[in-house]
Amino acid sequence: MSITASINLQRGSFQLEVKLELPAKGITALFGRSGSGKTTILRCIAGLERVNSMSLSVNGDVWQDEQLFLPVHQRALGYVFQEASLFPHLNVERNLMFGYNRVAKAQRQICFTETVELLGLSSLLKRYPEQLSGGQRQRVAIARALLTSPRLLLMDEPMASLDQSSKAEILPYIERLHASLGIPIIYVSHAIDEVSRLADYMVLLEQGRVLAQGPLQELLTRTDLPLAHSANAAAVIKARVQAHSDDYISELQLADGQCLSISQQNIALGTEVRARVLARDVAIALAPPQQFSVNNCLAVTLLEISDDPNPGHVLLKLALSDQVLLSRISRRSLQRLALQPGQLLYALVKAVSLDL
Ligand SMILES: Nc1ncnc2c1ncn2[C@@H]1O[C@H](COP(=O)(O)OP(=O)(O)OP(=O)(O)O)[C@@H](O)[C@H]1O
Repeated sequence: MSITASINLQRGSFQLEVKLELPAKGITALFGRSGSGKTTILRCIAGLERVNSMSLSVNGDVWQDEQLFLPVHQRALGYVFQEASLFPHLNVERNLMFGYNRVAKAQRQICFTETVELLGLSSLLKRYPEQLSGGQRQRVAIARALLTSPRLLLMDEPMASLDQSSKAEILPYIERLHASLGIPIIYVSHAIDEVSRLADYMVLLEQGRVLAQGPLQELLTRTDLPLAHSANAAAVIKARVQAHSDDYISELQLADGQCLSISQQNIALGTEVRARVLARDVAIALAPPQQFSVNNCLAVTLLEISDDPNPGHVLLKLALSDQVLLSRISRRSLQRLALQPGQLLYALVKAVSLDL
């Protein structure tokens, strides 16, 4: 099952021409610079734009094609905007009930109490929007959208108007939607750290065109795309929390049995997590170094060496079992170590430089 869309639209001098084939589960990020067309795509999917040439089907159901145009209210979707647009005269509970009551009982697929718990709203139900922080308001907006039992949830930079601490507060709730709900989410963002943390799949947009679409980990590390060559280029490594040690280090287990040590995290053992590893934080050795402060020394295979925008730097693509790591090193080191694709190497990563 998938979500497929083909959109052709002209607005002033801006032309949007995209074909999307998205998985009907998990979080898909629409990622691109300001003005690349992300919001316009969401609006088209929601039926808010009249487009001359567009088709859209969600899990095999046609919502739009040459003959058919389902109006917004007939598209089973939830929409969360940058700013939560809650009714100021209704308390949280009644704001939520507003979404919930819009759906006939027989069609409700989402339980009120579970949604309230999922988004941590139990203690806020009697409060009015003006008594909530920005992050809390957004959690209410997300819950309200979910309570309409959508088949698709659209989120347009839901954290853009939040400060750093509110972002940190709301992120785990959005992450949880993943595991707890079967509803696919299309998530617009231009923040790569946010996308790396949340998305499973990514559409890379540039000036109204799709530059690439595919699984997040693959697109982040494709050396023919700009992400891998940006200053903050990073790979996402999936691992499971295996142990918390007394010396404030948490051990993450990778699929091949190797371990990644990171600064201690307050996460339950067994949880699957993502570590974001910046290319510039990964050093290379031909053999495991001795008497060295770096905690992580991972056995990897060199897949590819490519030029980087800085002529003094090169980018190495490394296989870490079935995942990929990036390392940015100096051209001088590349020559000094005489690195060649296929070589077995050791990737050195400081525990303190790893982010979850
Ligand atoms: N009605 C319109 N008339 C003319 N131009 C438009 C119209 N609507 C959108 N555009 C243009 O389309 C382009 C894409 O806009 P859109 O809001 O989709 O981009 P975006 O990637 O979501 O950007 P941002 O990250 O800044 O929200 C922009 O250049 C915008 O100015």
